[in-house]
This record gives sequence, C-alpha cells and structure tokens, in this order.
Amino acid sequence: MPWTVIVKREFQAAHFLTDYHGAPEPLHGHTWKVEVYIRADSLDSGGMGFDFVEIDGFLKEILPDYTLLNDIFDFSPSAENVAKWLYHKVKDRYPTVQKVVVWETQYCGAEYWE
Ligand SMILES: Nc1nc2c(c(=O)[nH]1)N=C([C@H](O)[C@H](O)COP(=O)(O)OP(=O)(O)OP(=O)(O)O)CN2
Ligand SMILES: [Zn+2]
Repeated sequence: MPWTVIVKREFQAAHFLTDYHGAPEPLHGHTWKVEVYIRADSLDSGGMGFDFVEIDGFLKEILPDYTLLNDIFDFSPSAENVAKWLYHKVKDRYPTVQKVVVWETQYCGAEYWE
C-alpha cells in the first residue's frame, strides 16, 4: 500500500528569464515555495514513510537561498526549469520521488515529474 510523503519549503532568490519574449527579463526576486512528493511503499516501526525532518534538512542543504539563480544555473531559471533541476536532485536521494512543484508567486508555479 503506497503513501505519498509531502514536504514544503521556501527559499529567497533573485532571477531573470534569459529570454522573455525575445529579451532578458529584468532582475527581480521571489520567495520561492517548493513542494516535494515522495512515494513510500512501507512505513517504519514509528509509522513514517520518510522522515519529514530529514527531507526538510535535505531541501535546506540543496536549495539556493539568497542567491541569484542565474549565477548558479546554466539554464534560464524559470519555475519549470527549477522544478526539473530540483526533481533530479531529490531523485538522487529519494528514488521514489513522484513530483516536485515550484511556486514563484502565490499564484504561479510549475510542477515536474517523469
Ligand atoms: N511559464 C512561466 N512563465 C513565467 C515565468 C516562469 O518561470 N514560467 N516567470 C516569469 C517571471 O519570472 C515573473 O516572476 C512572473 O511575473 P509576474 O507574474 O509579473 O510576477 P510578480 O508577482 O513578481 O509581478 P507583479 O507585477 O508584482 O504581479 C514570467 N512568466
Ligand atoms: Zn520571476
């Protein structure tokens, strides 16, 4: 019987799309919100699929807080591309990751899964 373990976290970062309808977007920042969804096929004796705290600590380690995303990524840091990057980072650690959602604003985001 599968479960999905879900962890959300925020980070602060600036970015600009390198080609926004034909020109670079102006530099601006967001409080980005991410959600990761990981399938657990069994629970440990404490009833956990995966420990929220460990997942949260992992996200804290890898998320680029207080950074200009364009400085660290070799792709245009759209919500879609950041979601794809994060999916693969999470998959390396948690192979049963189902999807990742990245929100640039309260209303706009992208999800990635394979
Ligand atoms: N499909 C996508 N579309 C857009 C992306 C993206 O990542 N994927 N990104 C942007 C911009 O980076 C921008 O952050 C979004 O602009 P906007 O909706 O204007 O957001 P703001 O809330 O920061 O602006 P306000 O003017 O304050 O509403 C564009 N499109
Ligand atoms: Zn933006």
